[in-house]
Amino acid sequence: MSRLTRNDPDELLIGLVSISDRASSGVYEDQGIPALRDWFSSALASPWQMATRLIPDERARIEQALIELVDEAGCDLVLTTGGTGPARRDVTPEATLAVATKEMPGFGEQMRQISLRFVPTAILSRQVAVIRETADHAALIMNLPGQPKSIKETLEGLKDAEGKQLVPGIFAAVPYCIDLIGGPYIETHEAVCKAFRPKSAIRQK
Ligand SMILES: Nc1ncnc2c1ncn2[C@@H]1O[C@H](COP(=O)(O)OP(=O)(O)OP(=O)(O)O)[C@@H](O)[C@H]1O
Ligand SMILES: Nc1nc2c(c(=O)[nH]1)N[C@H]1C(S)=C(S)[C@@H](COP(=O)(O)O)O[C@H]1N2
Repeated sequence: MSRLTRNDPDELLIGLVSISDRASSGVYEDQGIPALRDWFSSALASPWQMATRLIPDERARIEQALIELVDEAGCDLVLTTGGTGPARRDVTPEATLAVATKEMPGFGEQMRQISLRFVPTAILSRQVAVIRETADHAALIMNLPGQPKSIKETLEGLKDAEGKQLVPGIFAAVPYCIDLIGGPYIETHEAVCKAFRPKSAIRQK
């Protein structure tokens, strides 16, 4: 695939990969990519564009999609959905670790903590996050569970009826992570997700 063109220095290039045997074979309609796209539309104040893939639970296909999105398309951030459980065909974490240059265990730990506030089966997700570094750039790759509602739950966290944040979502840490790996400066809509950066890293307007 060809390289995405960054139209603005702050534009975030996002790769979205939905991994599901049944959605990819047309048994049901994929809700993973639409849910991810909707969440980014609501959360990001910065410009962004995406490249997407819908593939079955096959390790080689997953690795190939991740490598293409990072190395060829030039994505800064890649999110997968599906294939993180214990079933025989769930191999997304293995494929993600196989293309990693660094592991980021905090994301997986925090995602399971958040998800436990929603479902007791959160511990069944083996989701991981990693950095893939190439000669000219780096990307953060994160696994989300396949259940479409888990996308908003893990990225955004848990809020009470008044909108007060009870558990921060993992996306709060993503903008600063992208800063640290040399990507664009991402800004979010605070009502959806308040990004945290150390004071010294906040860009002066
Ligand atoms: N891409 C998707 N689009 C819509 N719904 C999905 C998708 N992936 C998962 N789901 C829903 O979440 C449930 C749990 O997801 P899970 O990844 O365990 O599916 P699965 O049983 O492994 O099958 P498959 O790999 O074919 O999606 C599924 O039964 C389905 O209802
Ligand atoms: N936030 C959240 N996390 C969740 C879920 C969910 O509904 N919401 N489902 C769990 C279930 S039922 C499973 S089996 C694991 C793995 O799902 P996957 O194989 O679809 O990736 O994610 C878990 N994590």
